Amino acid sequence: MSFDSPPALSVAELSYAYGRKVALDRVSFAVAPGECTILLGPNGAGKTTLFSLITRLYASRQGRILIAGHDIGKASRRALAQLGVVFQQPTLDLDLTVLQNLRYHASLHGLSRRRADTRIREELERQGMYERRKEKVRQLNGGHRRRVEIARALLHEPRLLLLDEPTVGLDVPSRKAIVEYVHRLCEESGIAVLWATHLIDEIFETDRLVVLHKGTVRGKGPIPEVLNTAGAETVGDAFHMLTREAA
Ligand SMILES: Nc1ncnc2c1ncn2[C@@H]1O[C@H](COP(=O)(O)OP(=O)(O)OP(=O)(O)O)[C@@H](O)[C@H]1O
Repeated sequence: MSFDSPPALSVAELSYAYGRKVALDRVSFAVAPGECTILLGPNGAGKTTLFSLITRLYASRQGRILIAGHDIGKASRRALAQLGVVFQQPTLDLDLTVLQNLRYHASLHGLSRRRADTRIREELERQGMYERRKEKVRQLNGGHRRRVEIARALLHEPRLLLLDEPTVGLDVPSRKAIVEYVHRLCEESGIAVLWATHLIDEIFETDRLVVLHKGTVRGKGPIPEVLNTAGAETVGDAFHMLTREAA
C-alpha cells in the first residue's frame, strides 16, 4: 500500500438535521486503510444518522464524504463500490439458504457466478461457515447469521467496512467471536473498519476512537490521545467524561 493512498473514509464538516432537530453538527474525521475505528456514542449520539449518510440512504449538502477518495455526492457509484455494510437490523432472507443470500448479493455487485462462488467460499471459510452454506438462514443462530452478513459485506472486496452495532442481541461467545474476527480482518487484510457501538468492551488497545455525543465529535484519534483529551485513565472514564455534559 502506498503512503499517498487516500483515506478509506474521509468525513468533513458533515451536518444533518431532521427538520429542526440537529442530529450531526460539523462532524469531521478520517479512517485510514488497515485501521479499526470505533464510533463510540450513547443512544441518540447520531451514529445511525452518520451511517445513513455514508451509505447514501440520506443525502446531505452540508459537508463531504469521500470513500477511498471518491465523493459519494458526485461519484456515488464508485464510492459505494468500495463500501461494505452490516446494518443494525438483520437483512438476510430467512427462507433462502446462506449460499442463495450471498449469490444474490454478489450479483447485485456485478460479480460473475464463478467469481461469486470463489469469494463466497473464501469468506465463509474464514469464519468457519462454509459447511453451513446449504442451510436456510432461519436454521442459524444469531451469531452465525451475523457471520454470514459480515461475509456478504466483504464479497466485493470493499476498502471500507461499516458495522452498526453488529453484536446487539448476541450471547457473549458470539459477540467475542465477531469482535475478534473483525479486528483480525483489519490487521491482516488492510481493510478499514468503522464500528459503531456503545459497548466499551468491544474496543481493542490498537483501535482509534471517534467519540460522538449529541451530534458533535467530542474526541478522536488513537486511544492514548483520546485519554489525554479527556484527562482520563481508562476508555470507560473518557467516554463518561466526554459524553456527560449537555451540547
Ligand atoms: N427520523 C427522525 N426524525 C427525527 N429525529 C430523529 C430521526 N432519527 C433520529 N432522530 C434524532 O436524531 C438524533 C440522532 O439519532 P441517531 O439514531 O442517529 O443516534 P444513534 O447514535 O444511532 O442512537 P442509537 O444508538 O439509539 O441508535 C437523536 O436525537 C434522534 O432522536
